[in-house]
Formats: sequence, structure tokens, C-alpha cells
Amino acid sequence: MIVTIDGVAASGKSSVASGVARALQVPYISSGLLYRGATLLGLQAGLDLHDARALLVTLQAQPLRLEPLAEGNRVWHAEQDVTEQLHSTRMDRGVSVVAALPEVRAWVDAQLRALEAPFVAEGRDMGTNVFPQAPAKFYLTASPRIRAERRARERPEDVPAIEAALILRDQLDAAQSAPATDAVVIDTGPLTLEGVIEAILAHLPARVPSA
Ligand SMILES: Nc1ncnc2c1ncn2[C@@H]1O[C@H](COP(=O)(O)OP(=O)(O)OP(=O)(O)O)[C@@H](O)[C@H]1O
Ligand SMILES: Nc1ccn([C@@H]2O[C@H](COP(=O)(O)O)[C@@H](O)[C@H]2O)c(=O)n1
Repeated sequence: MIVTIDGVAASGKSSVASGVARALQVPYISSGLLYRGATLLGLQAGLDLHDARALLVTLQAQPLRLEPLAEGNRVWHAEQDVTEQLHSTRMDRGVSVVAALPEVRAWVDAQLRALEAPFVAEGRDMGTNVFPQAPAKFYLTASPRIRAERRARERPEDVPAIEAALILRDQLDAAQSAPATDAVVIDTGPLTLEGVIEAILAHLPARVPSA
């Protein structure tokens, strides 16, 4: 069984995916972490983030590993856990450039498709491109202001600056962020985190066929 949860930036995808996965007692997969990991390697190597060839050479020479722990996914680079370096304003600015490169997308897709189901996968194109065969698909939205207010509780930045950055990232990610035609779209704005998780669980068939 694969459940996909896609959506716009900071719509709650990873928090919701974690809660749904916990309820189903399966792992969850944060695909965005692989794009963030690729961005980190590019920045550390001083590469032009538009240079797909150089990025791929770096990724192949220094593999990244996604560890889908229930309490929060981790990313390993060789023997080093680099997860804490992946969520910052600097990383948010660079990641959409890297994620627009077809070669990097193919690299991430291959990593994800190699994982053994069952799991809950969250990102932008889990339901459309990576796991189109998934039997249960969801797409999370919320207004930029609400998302910025939520994020401001995690980062010491003001709401308008976060909101502007989220709107920009949504625009840069638009090509890969359309909801699947068979996804259930949930506006998380009026819902609590627990409310979103419950809404998704309520939509799941009692027994989801293997995908
Ligand atoms: N329904 C909700 N009600 C209140 N807060 C929420 C809700 N959903 C998510 N949050 C909070 O919003 C913030 C962003 O959530 P989260 O990091 O899960 O989003 P995301 O879509 O995975 O973000 P990103 O795209 O940047 O990786 C977190 O602080 C989370 O606790
Ligand atoms: N399936 C995906 C997932 C992510 N991206 C890109 O990575 C960035 C970070 O993702 P978060 O989920 O951590 O926000 C995101 O802004 C996209 O650029 C993607 O393209 N496809």
C-alpha cells in the first residue's frame, strides 16, 4: 500500500504524513529531503545550482541516503547525519532551482521507487509522477498567510517575509506541484493537524489494495 500526500510549501505535508503513517503503522517518506540534500551538496561543493551535470557527478560520487524513521526522516551523507542543515532560509531559496533540473528529478525518483512499500510518501509529485499507481492520494493546501503564521512559530522571522518566500517557492515549484486528478484536496487552513490526519484516515478504504 502506498498513500501519497502532496501539496504546496509548508501546507503540513510532513507533519500530516508522519501522523497518518503512525496511525497505519508504516514508514513515511519525505521526498523533499532528497532535493534539500542534493542542494546542500551543491552548495558545499560551491557549484552553480543550475549545473545539472556537476550536481549529478557530485551525487553519484557522494551518495545521499534517506532514512525513513517514524519520528522524522533523516538524511545521511556518507557517515554524517546532515538533516539539521536542510531546513533554513538559504536552503529554501536554493532547493527549487535544483528541483527544476530533470536530471536531479530522475535521480530522486529512482531513489524513491527503490523503496519497499507499504509507506506514506509526501512531496509535490508523489501522486502524479512517482507513484501514479497509489490507491490513495491527497493534496494539502492553505493560504500563504496561514502557512507563514505556522512557520513563524518555528523560525525567528516575520510573517510577511516568510509569506513572500512561500509564494515565490510555490511559483518556482508550480511545474511539478499540480494535484493528481484522483487526489482528495484538503484545505488545512481551518483544520488542526489532528483534524487533517483524521480527515485522511477517514478517506482511506478499510483495506487498501497493494500498489
Ligand atoms: N493543520 C495544521 N494546523 C496547525 N499547524 C499545522 C497544521 N499543519 C501543519 N502545521 C504546522 O505547520 C508547520 C509546517 O508544517 P510541515 O513542516 O509539516 O509542512 P510541509 O508541507 O512539510 O513543509 P515544507 O514544504 O516546507 O517541507 C509546522 O510547524 C506544523 O506543525
Ligand atoms: N516531490 C517533490 C518534493 C520536493 N520538491 C522540491 O523540494 C523542495 C523542498 O521540499 P519540501 O517538501 O521540504 O518543501 C520543494 O520546494 C521543491 O522544490 C519537489 O520538487 N518535488
